[in-house]
Amino acid sequence: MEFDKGLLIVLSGPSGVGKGTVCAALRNFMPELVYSVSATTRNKREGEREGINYFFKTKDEFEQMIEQDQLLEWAEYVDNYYGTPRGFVEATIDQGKDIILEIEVQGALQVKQKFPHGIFIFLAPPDLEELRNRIVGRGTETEETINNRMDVAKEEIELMDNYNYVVVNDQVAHACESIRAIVTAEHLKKERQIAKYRKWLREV
Ligand SMILES: Nc1ncnc2c1ncn2[C@@H]1O[C@H](COP(=O)(O)OP(=O)(O)OP(=O)(O)O)[C@@H](O)[C@H]1O
Ligand SMILES: Nc1nc2c(ncn2[C@@H]2O[C@H](COP(=O)(O)O)[C@@H](O)[C@H]2O)c(=O)[nH]1
Repeated sequence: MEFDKGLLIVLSGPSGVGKGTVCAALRNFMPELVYSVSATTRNKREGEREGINYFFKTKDEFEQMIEQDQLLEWAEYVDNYYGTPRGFVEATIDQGKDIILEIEVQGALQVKQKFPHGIFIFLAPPDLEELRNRIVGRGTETEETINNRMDVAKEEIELMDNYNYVVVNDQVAHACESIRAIVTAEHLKKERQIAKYRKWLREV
């Protein structure tokens, strides 16, 4: 654990569970957090903006980012690439600020290899029927993509044990409160460790 660094928080979970919705609500609820913006090769959805929702890349541009080691993690998800720009994350935590990454499960597991002291939160749906209803209700996917995303979701839920915390997204406000409680508890834990270490230094 590096005492003067910020916390790296990963919010992950299946497509449609509400990661984006919860993250958007957290921006008001926890304005002190820095939000990582991912790169992707998928097409821009209506209303999405470059550099705000994603950095939209061609496949060639994305592959160049991989080759140049510019990504902390990346994954191919339902026929598109998604990845977290490394420099921004590292600079933010080096400045002592907490950063949150909203990413899918393969990417979260890669981050865990590199940052084992990160805080990994799995956002879970109340049940699979509600998950499907949410993806369908969002109206952004074709029937085929919905089925693909549901198949991936079932595999992702199996990997829940790799996370430090599971938050059920029954209501967005509840999920935000739980995430704030987790971050507060992690800060207290870190402060206690620092105090214990300083006490030990004085005594040796
Ligand atoms: N707690 C909730 N109760 C009911 N509906 C919700 C809740 N959270 C999110 N939703 C709805 O579920 C749909 C999917 O949410 P969202 O796009 O945030 O999911 P996501 O996990 O970010 O998906 P993806 O991984 O595909 O980007 C949206 O229509 C959103 O309004
Ligand atoms: N591994 C990563 N996954 C990411 C990243 N940014 C977003 N995502 C996840 O991809 C899916 C699909 O997103 P959508 O915007 O097309 O619906 C979803 O689970 C996101 O959380 C990333 O940088 N790395």
